[in-house]
Amino acid sequence: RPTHPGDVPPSPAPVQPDPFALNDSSPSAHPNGTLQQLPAVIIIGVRKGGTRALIEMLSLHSAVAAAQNEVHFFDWESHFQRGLPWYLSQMPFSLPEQTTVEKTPAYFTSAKVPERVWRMNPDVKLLLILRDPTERVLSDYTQVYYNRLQKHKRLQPIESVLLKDGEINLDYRALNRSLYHLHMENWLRYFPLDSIHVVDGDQLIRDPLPEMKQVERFLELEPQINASNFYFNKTKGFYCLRDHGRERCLHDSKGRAHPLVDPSILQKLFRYFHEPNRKFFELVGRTFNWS
Ligand SMILES: Nc1ncnc2c1ncn2[C@@H]1O[C@H](COP(=O)(O)OS(=O)(=O)O)[C@@H](OP(=O)(O)O)[C@H]1O
Repeated sequence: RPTHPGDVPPSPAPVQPDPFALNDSSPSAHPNGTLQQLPAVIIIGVRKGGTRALIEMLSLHSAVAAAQNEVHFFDWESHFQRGLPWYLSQMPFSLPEQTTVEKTPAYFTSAKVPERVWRMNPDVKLLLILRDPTERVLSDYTQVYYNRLQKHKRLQPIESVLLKDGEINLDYRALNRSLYHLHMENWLRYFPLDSIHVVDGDQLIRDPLPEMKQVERFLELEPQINASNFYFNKTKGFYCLRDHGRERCLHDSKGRAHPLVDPSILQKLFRYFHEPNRKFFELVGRTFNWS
């Protein structure tokens, strides 16, 4: 209670808005019959696993509407606090019978994300694309290398980030992102294994069609994606997409050459990942052709 005439009464503690509340200001349907829908399918990662290739290939299917950009709703606090109406507003306009998909590769390795996704929709279908963990580290390094180059920052040779006193540098963040079993355990606390389909990212590079047929089956989509949707581009060294006769490859930042690494360092990396890989195979009940 104010004791002096000029005193302002204490204001009640601010009520934290519930990020999961959907309000009436949510985007309404478009006059042409399309609407924005929350994703029923999320590509959760892994960073540098082939998430862009996967979402582009999935978009070849007429029943799929994909968000163009990485939304970072569940992992970035500033986005998450805007709540589900904001998340919904980031989604593409789609037909009611279409399935909306978004990809944010950082979700897989962010500890708070599984619970948040589960609270949005415990029945959401999750796609996780993984590749050989050592190759993923080199791809991660390459990405950071080019980012630093662009920003005129000091470039770090690969050996200097991978090694400390001649041994694997356990402080190097990219290594942790390749410890798939640790992150998978977090997801399996909230989702049953049959809600998470693991796409083999190395196979998707070598031969995308069989991987995409498996994805179609997992998502219970009518089989549509076929051999004519892909052609190998010798210049790029990767498969590119053919969509209604229109041909396109992924951006130049996808499919970059990785640095040459001394074989003795590679051996150390293979050894480092051996046990984590085994644990991951046990968790998902299948093996992958990782070195
Ligand atoms: N068809 C096709 N074309 C080009 N690139 C392809 C393709 N299929 C998979 N890949 C691999 O995708 C890797 C990039 O992965 P992401 O898209 O998940 O990267 S990111 O986390 O979103 O930055 C990228 O990694 P790098 O080779 O290190 O560039 C590619 O190896």
